[in-house]
Amino acid sequence: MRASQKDFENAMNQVKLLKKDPGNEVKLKLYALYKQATEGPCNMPKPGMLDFINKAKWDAWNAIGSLPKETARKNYVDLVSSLSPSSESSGRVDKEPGSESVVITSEDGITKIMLNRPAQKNAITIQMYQEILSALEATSKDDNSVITVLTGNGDYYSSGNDLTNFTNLPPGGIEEVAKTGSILLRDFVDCFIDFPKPLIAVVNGPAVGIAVTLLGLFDAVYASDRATFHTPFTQLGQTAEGCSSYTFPKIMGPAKAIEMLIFGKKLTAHEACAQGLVTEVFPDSTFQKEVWARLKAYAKLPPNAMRISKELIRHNEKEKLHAVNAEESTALQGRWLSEECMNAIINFLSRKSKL
Ligand SMILES: CCCCC/C=C/C(=O)SCCNC(=O)CCNC(=O)[C@H](O)C(C)(C)COP(=O)(O)OP(=O)(O)OC[C@H]1O[C@@H](n2cnc3c(N)ncnc32)[C@H](O)[C@@H]1OP(=O)(O)O
Repeated sequence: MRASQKDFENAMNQVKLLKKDPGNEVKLKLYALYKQATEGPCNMPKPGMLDFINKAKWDAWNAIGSLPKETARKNYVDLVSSLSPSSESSGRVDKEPGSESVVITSEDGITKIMLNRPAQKNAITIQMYQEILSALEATSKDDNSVITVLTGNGDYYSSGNDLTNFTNLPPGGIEEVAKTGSILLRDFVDCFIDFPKPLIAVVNGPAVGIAVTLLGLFDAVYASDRATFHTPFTQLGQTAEGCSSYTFPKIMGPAKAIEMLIFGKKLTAHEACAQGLVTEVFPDSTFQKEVWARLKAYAKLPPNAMRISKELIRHNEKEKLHAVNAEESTALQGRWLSEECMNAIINFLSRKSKL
């Protein structure tokens, strides 16, 4: 059946009423179909490499080729109707629990920092880095907090850095984004290096990028057998961070570290445990129950003894780790300006590639 001009206009109004963000992929499809329906095949000059958002839009429109205006109009109406408020309320679209992207709770001497963007696989935004950093600083000074846990809500632990972090260009352009990103990364990782109390990762599902590399700075890593560990830095035109260029070879030996950090080999939870990156793996069905029971028991141990032992174990390495962090952050600043990295981010945003 054809879609009339009236149907098309109604659909355009319905888009504005959507309660839930339909996500970048759908928004690009809507944009492309709208342009095709109103203007026909893509007739704009291709935007430059650094113009991420317009380039992704151009790619989406151009990909439609010579689809007739009529068909584009119908496809637009059908797509909007599949996203309409009635389908949202019928339960077809999952609603995210909570609205905060980082949820911090304290109970029984345990401070829990939970990444809470399950629909985005807990990808870490700039604001989330800042919130985690502030939470670590606060809990390090809180006498009631004995151990600190980082975990994720939903099926992922974290898909790492949010790849849209670098797409909103300020007046200083991509150079400014790379510079501020590098400073943020350095401050963020420094905070993990200096954290004085037991720091535990409860890895509830797959982990990617910085969510994996930081594990080398934790005191214990408990993983569900559903978790995987993936550092696809080369595929992203990027380089290792989180001190992993030092901690990973130390933990698992250079040969295994290189497979992960240079070639992007993804490890299962059991493989990561065998390599020494993970402390213990639990069946997913009993993961939360077993891990939290254990953490509650650990949080009853004498806090000062634990803190002093951690200092004894870690202090010889601190200076080295800070130097490594500084080097890695500088290297990444350069990488973020490279064509290899920009292409990888554009490909992800236009969904030509997935890990
Ligand atoms: C300033 C400090 C910088 C520190 C440097 C850190 C570097 C890193 O961490 S590098 C690693 C970066 N991460 C990635 O490259 C992962 C990219 N994501 C994926 O490849 C996939 O999304 C997946 C394998 C993690 C999951 O695939 P799938 O199960 O098929 O789910 P979707 O792809 O449909 O994802 C759902 C939804 O979430 C969005 N999303 C997931 N991960 C990210 C991310 N890292 N950045 C931005 N957005 C992400 C994804 O786009 C989907 O969104 P919608 O399309 O809007 O629904």
